[in-house]
Amino acid sequence: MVRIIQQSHGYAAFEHAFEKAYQFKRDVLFSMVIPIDPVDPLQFYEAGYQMFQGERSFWQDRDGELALIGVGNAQTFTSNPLNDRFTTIQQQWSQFLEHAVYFGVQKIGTGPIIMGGFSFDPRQEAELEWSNFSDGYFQLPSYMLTIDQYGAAFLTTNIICSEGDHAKTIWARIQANKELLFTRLQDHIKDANVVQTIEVNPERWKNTIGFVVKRLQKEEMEKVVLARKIKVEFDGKKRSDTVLERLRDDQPDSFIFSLEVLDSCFIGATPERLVKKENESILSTCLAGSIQRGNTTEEDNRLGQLLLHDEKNLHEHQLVVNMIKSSLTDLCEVVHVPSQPALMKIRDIQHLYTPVKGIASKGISILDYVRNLHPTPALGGTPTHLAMDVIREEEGMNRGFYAAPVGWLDAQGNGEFAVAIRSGLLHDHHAYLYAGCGVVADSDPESEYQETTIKFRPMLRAVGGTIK
Ligand SMILES: C=C(O[C@@H]1C=C(C(=O)O)C=C[C@H]1O)C(=O)O
Repeated sequence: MVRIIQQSHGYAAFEHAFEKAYQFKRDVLFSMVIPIDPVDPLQFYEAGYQMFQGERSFWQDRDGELALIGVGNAQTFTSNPLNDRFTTIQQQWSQFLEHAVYFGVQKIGTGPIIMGGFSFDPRQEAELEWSNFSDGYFQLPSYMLTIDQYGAAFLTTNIICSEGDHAKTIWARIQANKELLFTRLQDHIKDANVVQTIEVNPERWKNTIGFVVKRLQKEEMEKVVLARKIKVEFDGKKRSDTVLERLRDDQPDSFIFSLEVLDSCFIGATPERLVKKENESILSTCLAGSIQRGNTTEEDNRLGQLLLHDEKNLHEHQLVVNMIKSSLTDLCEVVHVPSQPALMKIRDIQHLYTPVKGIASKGISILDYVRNLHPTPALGGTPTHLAMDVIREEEGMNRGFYAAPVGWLDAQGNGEFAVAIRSGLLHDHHAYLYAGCGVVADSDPESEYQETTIKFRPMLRAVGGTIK
């Protein structure tokens, strides 16, 4: 059972935040962190459904080092396509934190943290299903559960103190909500059923691959990543809770995430880290080049060896390594890249994988890395600007947040972003799932189609859809 937090804990600091709000005539953040008894992250997420539907977020890293679950929006941060969205979010966040008052435990992964992400391409034409999302969208949770690598749990409460508000009343409301939240930990979920699964224009997509391959053969560019979409229809609104549960059980080696915005939820289980920053240490990943898993250990090893020596895949992979190395070099004192890729094996597929490490230059935030890295040639192509034009012209859809950075950042510029592949959008009575693959001069449309079919599997299983 969760220990109920004492009502008086932190109240003096909270009053101090109010004094600052009056003194500076502006909103002041009060952020309080308290250790609590362990709670299952999904139970906490579900408990937030009744009170905070449309305002929840979930993050669990692939190393089991950190889970962050946010419920309720204390504040949202958005940016539009006209400005540099990474800088805009960073500036809004830094300004917002001025005069903030902190109380309780201080450690990475607790306290004021915003969770969210960016669209793949702000210049892509808008599509109705993504209308709730702006090109940069972050939430500061009212209540955030943190589970660290040892399984210890912490609850962060973020409250905005405004001039004119009454401290005692707000404090009482926050405490009451918190208690209500913890009494809902056993809430039961009723979920929608699948009506049908539709592959959106698969033949057109294969033709597009053939057409782009011809352009690649003329050496107009080296690589383009092209994605396609599957639409799953339900008899009601699909709950993100059940999708997360399935993803967590099936994909333990992936980043599991969700981001609710009003009645939409972007959700997925991606194996691909874009970048992690913990103080000065930087970690990024090159992930490109794919082959299916085998049915036996022998077959699986044989396929893995095939991939490790396949020229087409090694070339696709090397383009990603080159770009990530050069993007990080600009912002790091030192960068280390292994000379050869290894294999990353996940449930449905194996990839070529090169982890990249660095030491951050002084004064650089995780969002600076995100700006420099996105989109890597694992999701865009080479050269980037030409590949992005081809994606805009040929893909025939808006990727929204698919294949884009999703993650979290704290007040010190630490954080982690994954590349949101193996993902989908729950909106209205539908789920829109996305998968893509790197196309080079010797790509074959049918094999690329098969590769994307494999990449759809985790999300299809999680939402319950089926294709032939
Ligand atoms: C584009 C996707 O995956 C990316 C493309 C890969 C490839 O082309 O081999 C492998 C991993 C990812 O970087 C996706 O899963 O949708």
